[in-house]
Amino acid sequence: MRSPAGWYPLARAMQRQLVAHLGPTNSGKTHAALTALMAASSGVYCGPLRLLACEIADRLNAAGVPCNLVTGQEVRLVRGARHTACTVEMADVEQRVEVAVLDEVQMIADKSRGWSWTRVLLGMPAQQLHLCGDPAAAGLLQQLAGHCADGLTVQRYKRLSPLVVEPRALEGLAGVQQGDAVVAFGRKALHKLRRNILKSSSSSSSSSSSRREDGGGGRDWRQQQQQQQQQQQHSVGMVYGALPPEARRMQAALFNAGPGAGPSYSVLVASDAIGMGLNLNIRRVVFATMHKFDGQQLRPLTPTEVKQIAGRAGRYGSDHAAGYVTCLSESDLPLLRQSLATASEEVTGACLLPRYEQLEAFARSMPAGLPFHKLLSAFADSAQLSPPYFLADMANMVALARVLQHLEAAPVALHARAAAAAAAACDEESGDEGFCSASSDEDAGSSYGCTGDAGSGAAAAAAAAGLDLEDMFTWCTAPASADDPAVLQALLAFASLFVEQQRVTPDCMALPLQTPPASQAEMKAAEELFRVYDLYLWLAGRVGHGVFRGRKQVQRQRAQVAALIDQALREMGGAAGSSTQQQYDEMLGLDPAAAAAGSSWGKRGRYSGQSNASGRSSSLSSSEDEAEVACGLR
Ligand SMILES: Nc1ncnc2c1ncn2[C@@H]1O[C@H](COP(=O)(O)OP(=O)(O)OP(=O)(O)O)[C@@H](O)[C@H]1O
Repeated sequence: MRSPAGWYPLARAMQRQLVAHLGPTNSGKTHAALTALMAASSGVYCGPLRLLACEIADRLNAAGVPCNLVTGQEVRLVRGARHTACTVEMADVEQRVEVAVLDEVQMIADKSRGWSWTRVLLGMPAQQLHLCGDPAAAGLLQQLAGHCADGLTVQRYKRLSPLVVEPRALEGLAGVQQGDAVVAFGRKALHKLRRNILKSSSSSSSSSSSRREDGGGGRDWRQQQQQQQQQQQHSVGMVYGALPPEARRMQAALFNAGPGAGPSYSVLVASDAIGMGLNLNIRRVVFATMHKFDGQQLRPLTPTEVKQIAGRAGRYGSDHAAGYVTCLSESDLPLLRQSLATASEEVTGACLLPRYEQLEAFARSMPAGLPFHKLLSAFADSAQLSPPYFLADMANMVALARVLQHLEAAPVALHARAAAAAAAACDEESGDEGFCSASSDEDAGSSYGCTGDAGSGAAAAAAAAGLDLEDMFTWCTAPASADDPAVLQALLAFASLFVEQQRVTPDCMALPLQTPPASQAEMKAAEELFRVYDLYLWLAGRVGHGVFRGRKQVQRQRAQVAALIDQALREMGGAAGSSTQQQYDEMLGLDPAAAAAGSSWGKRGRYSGQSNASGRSSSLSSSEDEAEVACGLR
């Protein structure tokens, strides 16, 4: 794990020019980097969230620069594109480009996902690599540029519009105004906040107190709610991390629409998920709390978090020339003022994750038959790194490895499946659906059954031995949080089918959602279902041998869940009108016209950019939800 700059010979053979764009939120740094990207003959944008990658791909395509989209769950190829917008884990460090942009570069120090930023920074073979982020990362970038023997230019930026701290707190939800984003943490707290804002803005309060939203409210509850909302001053949208990104985007669009004809929201209730990836027309950010539960304890927000969230008010180019920020409670104002006045803590570390080859070499030096979770722990204990590099937190990988332990191959077969995999290659050519949305027909001859539907002969041979070392590496880096029981259960079910030589099909998951969630419990279940679909699509892009079938059906079901969640939020929040399936299909690139075939990129209908230098899949956590947990935003 020493000298990681040397892991990337392609980049080391180049004399790269690094350009750091450093400044606060809303200072125009991404705009400057994107201007260089668009002017280049080829390029790649690497961002922390699918929402951001989608936004950049849309922006480039709209500007006449054909741009592919690559995320953990989807690949949209555009004919003739020489530009790609991707989530950072998916960046292809084997492909030379003229300009690359690495956004939110301070996330390099994130203990879960930061290794992906380190990989792109050290390994991207770009003539120019633009690094956008917090000025707190300046020293570290200087150091890393030195390790790569690249030149570094630093450009500093100031906020484009003023951010004003209001002299007083609201002291009650009655003070909420149009254009406010009210910030809190945790889905329960956010839904409660939405209800209370609606209640406080209602001109008829008499019937509201007896209304129940949870439990058996059903359609009746929704009708009552709609009736009451007609008399309300505010309509309230929602943005939080557990929502599907597509639903967040639609909620943001309704908030940005402002008053006028058609459905819209006057107020947004949001978690720190608004801190990245959405262009929002917020006039004022109101902190309902300055504390968040970080999985272990309730702690005050850090200055960096406060600045990232507050900075969303008064976005340059929006309806508001200045942004305002305040708190719900007067007692929180001192912490708000202090946080905004405090410089962000310096970013000093760059996260690293071992490559598959390194883990495999380590396994050979260990006693045979060591379970994968013990191997990971032993690796973490003995890995030697030199500052500023530090080893990624592999706790989630270890937890997943424990869950999958009983499916691990017998020790003797640990490395025996490479031959079977090679034999399966020709099978993949003909039978695998591939990962790219421009791929040809799917599911020809597939039965969608999840029992008794054996895969191909090669797949059978490959899976017969159980999960080998390479499989374990892939399955344990899947976007499944060990704290998410529904997703964990799905991971285990999929892996069991794989080992039993069965195909994994849409039938293996819960029935598709048909109607909008009508209670908090149903909403939570819908969010979970969306994450299970995400996991399925992630694995379908990495586990070969034709094991995962029905990918397009799952994409459709996933879009449907997002649409129904959005519809439920509209009804709850008082914005009439529902998103159509077509809107979602277009957004997800399922419209055949939107998914143009024929790019030379991914010739076999399979994108290979998710591989790290070792050629192995290496995404530690790519779900939006996890991403936000990982980067301390939720
Ligand atoms: N020179 C410019 N001309 C037109 N619009 C600009 C210019 N610079 C920035 N903007 C717009 O201002 C807004 C903020 O810019 P940008 O996203 O680049 O800021 P940022 O510093 O990267 O902030 P964040 O990290 O919050 O995204 C964007 O909507 C962007 O399009």
